[in-house]
Amino acid sequence: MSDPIVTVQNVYHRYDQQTVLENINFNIEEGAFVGLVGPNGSGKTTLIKLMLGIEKLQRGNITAFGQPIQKFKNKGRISYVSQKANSFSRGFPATVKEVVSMGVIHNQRRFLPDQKKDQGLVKSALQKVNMEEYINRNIGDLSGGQQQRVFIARAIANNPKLLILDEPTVGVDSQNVEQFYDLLSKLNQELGITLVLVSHDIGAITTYVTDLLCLNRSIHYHGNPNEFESLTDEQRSILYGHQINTITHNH
Ligand SMILES: Nc1ncnc2c1ncn2[C@@H]1O[C@H](COP(=O)(O)OP(=O)(O)OP(=O)(O)O)[C@@H](O)[C@H]1O
Repeated sequence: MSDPIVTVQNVYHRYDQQTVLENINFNIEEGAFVGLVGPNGSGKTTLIKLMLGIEKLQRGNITAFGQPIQKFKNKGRISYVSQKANSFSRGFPATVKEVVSMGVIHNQRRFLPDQKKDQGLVKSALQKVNMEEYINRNIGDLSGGQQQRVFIARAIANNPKLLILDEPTVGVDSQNVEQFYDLLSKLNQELGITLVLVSHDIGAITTYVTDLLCLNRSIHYHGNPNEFESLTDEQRSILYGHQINTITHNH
């Protein structure tokens, strides 16, 4: 087995007097689809910011692709779609093509973009998220779900190895959420992109992810989502760190 893409060891984190992460330990293996779940304020965003090197590590160790996160040179290997990325208002003056191009130039940190190559990368990324026909449309004229697909295209334009998505279904209507998760499964299984999906919605993601991480300041559960599903609501609440009630879907 190859080395994990990310390792997190004994990580603690505080803001002012508040400890928000405590004794965090886990690895992310290549090809995994990790669901990171926990209630509001449980430390999910802080943890991924530490993994991205955006937030300064205070205590513990994190490596990405074998390098300490403090020294890690990303070179487009890790990509991130932040919370509320899909909130452009109607009339926002940028086309889908321009939005996806920003990802290409930004990640490669080039001074002189190679326009032909960039166009190829933009088109290919839009094809992967089934949005190529919208390439010349204004981003603000698309629905929340369509905008989110464009942001994923921007994030995968440079073929990252690891894609981290923070609450990507906020603003996506419920009819399109399932399709959206199917798209993420396709990116994971067909393109081999390792995924970390941050979500509140434990019920919705357990059928898609290969690893479940339940966080509430510390990690309460890390393992197979099927085993988590088979626990009682009470056991699951303890591991999730929050009240859980099973909802049965009758379709
Ligand atoms: N820059 C900051 N300065 C001070 N406190 C912060 C900062 N960022 C986050 N916090 C606090 O740290 C705790 C964890 O926040 P974080 O955003 O990591 O949680 P989360 O699980 O992502 O929450 P949500 O699901 O609501 O987005 C919260 O109590 C939050 O108010």
